[in-house]
Amino acid sequence: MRTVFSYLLPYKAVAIIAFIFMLLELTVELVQPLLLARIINEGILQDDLTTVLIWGSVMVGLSLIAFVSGILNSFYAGHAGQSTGFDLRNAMFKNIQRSSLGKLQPFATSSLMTRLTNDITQIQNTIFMGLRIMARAPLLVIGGAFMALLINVQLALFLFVTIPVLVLFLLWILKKGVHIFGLVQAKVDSVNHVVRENLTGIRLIRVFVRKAHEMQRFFDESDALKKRMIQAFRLMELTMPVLLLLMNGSVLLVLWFGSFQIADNSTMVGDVVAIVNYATRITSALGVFAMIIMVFSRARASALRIEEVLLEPDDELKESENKPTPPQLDGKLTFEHVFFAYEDQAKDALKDIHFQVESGETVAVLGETGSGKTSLFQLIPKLYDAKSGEIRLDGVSINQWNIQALRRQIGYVPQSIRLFSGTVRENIAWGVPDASLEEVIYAAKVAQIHETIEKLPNGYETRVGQQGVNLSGGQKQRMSIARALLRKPKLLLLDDSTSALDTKTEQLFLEELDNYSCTTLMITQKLSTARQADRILLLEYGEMVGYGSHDELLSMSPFYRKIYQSQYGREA
Ligand SMILES: Nc1ncnc2c1ncn2[C@@H]1O[C@H](COP(=O)(O)OP(=O)(O)OP(=O)(O)O)[C@@H](O)[C@H]1O
Repeated sequence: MRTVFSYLLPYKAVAIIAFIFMLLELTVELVQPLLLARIINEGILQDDLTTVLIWGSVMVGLSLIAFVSGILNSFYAGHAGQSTGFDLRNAMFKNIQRSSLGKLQPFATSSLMTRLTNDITQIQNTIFMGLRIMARAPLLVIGGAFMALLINVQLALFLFVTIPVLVLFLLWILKKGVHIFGLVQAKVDSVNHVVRENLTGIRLIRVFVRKAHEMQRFFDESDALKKRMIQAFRLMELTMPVLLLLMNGSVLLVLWFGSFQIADNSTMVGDVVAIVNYATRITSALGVFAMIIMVFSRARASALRIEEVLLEPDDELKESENKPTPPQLDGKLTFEHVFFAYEDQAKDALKDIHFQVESGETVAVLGETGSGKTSLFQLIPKLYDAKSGEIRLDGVSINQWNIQALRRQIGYVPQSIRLFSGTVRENIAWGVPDASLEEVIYAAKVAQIHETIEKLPNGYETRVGQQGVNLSGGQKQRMSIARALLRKPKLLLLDDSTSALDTKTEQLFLEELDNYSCTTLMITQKLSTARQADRILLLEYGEMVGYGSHDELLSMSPFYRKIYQSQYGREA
């Protein structure tokens, strides 16, 4: 909680101004019953119209002040809440961007999205409510009780007995509320998770005719959220009747004893009316508590969830910022007995990987699905860190360099292609925003996508992604390759990036790539592609089971021969 609310500190001055206006509004509210007593006792009961008019005008004047104070309080409270939320959201987003994939692994994407939006909104609302009514309610209770005491000690005692009971009851509600609202937020996550999966996989769902199943899944999650919300609201709904019951009981007692005191002239009607007035105001203030508790419980649950993501960036990443920038690399890559395991997995995804790629060479990485090909690629730009062993570029461990600078010299085309909303040109130049059109076109030509782009309605200025044209899987792949090539990488990593290209286009691309002076590692399932590489790296169950040219492997590796036979037939 503390970490989240420390983000309010820069807006201390705004919060204090909001608080002062709230105090002004509260003071007027506390003084009003006193004035009412005066109007009754000194004006109405004495038939003195002038006194009624004077104090009546004062009451109206004070009400106006309270009205203006209320508006100004809302204005400043809103400003403090929104600004704090804005800073929190930015900090969270920055931390997510700076965290290693390993650290983010425990969080589902949908959960991160809920935390960035819904949870932040809860905090914004809490700060607003806090400065608007949260502090006002307890102050009104204390102030109201104190003023009642000033008017008539004996009658005020009835309130003093009731208030502590009510406060204890509300604390119990608070404890339960924090727990239940924590569960509500977790359910919001689950619903978002299903929605996200369904929206991203909408085509698959239709093709596999899984609509009914997915609707049921959504219904179940949504129903579970509804039930949790109902449970939470039931708890809150319990508060008001209990409050009213106890407070009305004490008002009845005030009126009953008050009538005796009026009869024996030990008090005046106006005083009894004022105390009843304070009792009603205290009840409504305590009623506001119920709402506050709801907001606070949700905010507490949200704050905990936000704090989980306000992770300190990895020490290694932080350290890397002070490390030197690598010089222009030649692209010689060495893996020295590298072991790697995902954070939450006991089993190693890569075991004792040991090989070297000379600068400018092309190596094809071959292996069954799940054999660790992508994992191996992800270690090179340090998306994940090796458990042991060393990865070197030009003979220097990649850990020696500033990560950002190192990544700038690596071109990475991931397995799942992602285009961003924007034009074709912006998408290709995404990693080099100031690239000239000529450079973009050259990269597109090497990636064999230039002609396709030229045929688009606005050529390189055609919008893709949301509200733009749809591209085929192969076109997206080639755009993605062009994007990586534009950075003129010294090391190019292609994760199954030619899978959707037809043989002719793939061939043209590989020929163009030959003229490109960079070391290339390409994951491929096609032997026809792999055999054109200088060497082939064979992976099986995370282990390296072969490394050599096509001919070498054919004569030495039974595993390679098996793949060869399965793709080219027994005769071959
Ligand atoms: N983020 C992750 N967290 C935990 N385990 C993972 C993660 N990604 C992959 N794995 C596991 O690590 C192993 C290697 O996966 P990897 O993605 O590297 O295989 P791959 O050879 O690239 O497979 P494919 O050809 O299907 O893409 C698999 O057993 C996989 O289940």
